Amino acid sequence: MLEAVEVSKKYWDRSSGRQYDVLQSCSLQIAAGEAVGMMGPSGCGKSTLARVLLRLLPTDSGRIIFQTQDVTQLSQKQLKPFRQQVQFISQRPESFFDPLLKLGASLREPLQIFDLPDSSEIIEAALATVKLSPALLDRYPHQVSGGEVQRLSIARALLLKPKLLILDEPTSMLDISVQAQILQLLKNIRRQEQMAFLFISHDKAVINYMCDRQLYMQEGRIT
Ligand SMILES: Nc1ncnc2c1ncn2[C@@H]1O[C@H](COP(=O)(O)OP(=O)(O)OP(=O)(O)O)[C@@H](O)[C@H]1O
Repeated sequence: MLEAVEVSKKYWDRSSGRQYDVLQSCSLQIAAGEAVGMMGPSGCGKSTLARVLLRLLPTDSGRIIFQTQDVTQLSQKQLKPFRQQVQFISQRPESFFDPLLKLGASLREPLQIFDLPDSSEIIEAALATVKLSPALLDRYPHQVSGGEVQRLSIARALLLKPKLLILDEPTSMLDISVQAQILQLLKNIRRQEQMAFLFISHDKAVINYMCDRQLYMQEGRIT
């Protein structure tokens, strides 16, 4: 379903004025419906790899293949089907929501962008999946809790019927009891929707609970 072939990336180090390797020949494969965990120490490049796989950051070399199509160099217009089918759940879900828009309007936005059916029933069904009340639709992002905003970002992703979720430490900002609820929710959704996951976490117990297999990253390499 998603394959990275020898993906490499450098960042500029402003203090030394030099480039340094953040991803070095990273290759991985995620099959349809499979949950793959990605672990590794802080700063080893996991979030960068997630953003490169999502085509949010360009690669320096290597290829990203989604469902047999090479998406590495596709234009934003050509990427539209990919943008619908591969969704991102971040450790900072509030960044998905415009602080000036009510949450209902923010949830509708992607449906309009992707020309998908948009109705109150569809939005309320997505909210029910993540166990949230429709009353939240009338609020602004600062008027909900951290756990609720993460549930809303999951609902936002689910509305697009993705085939793959890339989750970057999705519960690291939440307290333990809310973490457990969100993990359980994600596990149930994955089973129901038969989605694939790339699940990034530094927590081995979380990866063991959520994933079929795990990869390890160290200093920009998948080992
Ligand atoms: N835009 C950027 N420009 C330059 N360096 C960056 C940039 N983003 C991240 N880095 C650096 O690249 C390295 C990898 O960062 P990245 O966020 O991918 O690691 P990570 O494994 O996800 O870390 P964590 O587990 O702490 O989130 C780090 O040294 C980080 O400081």
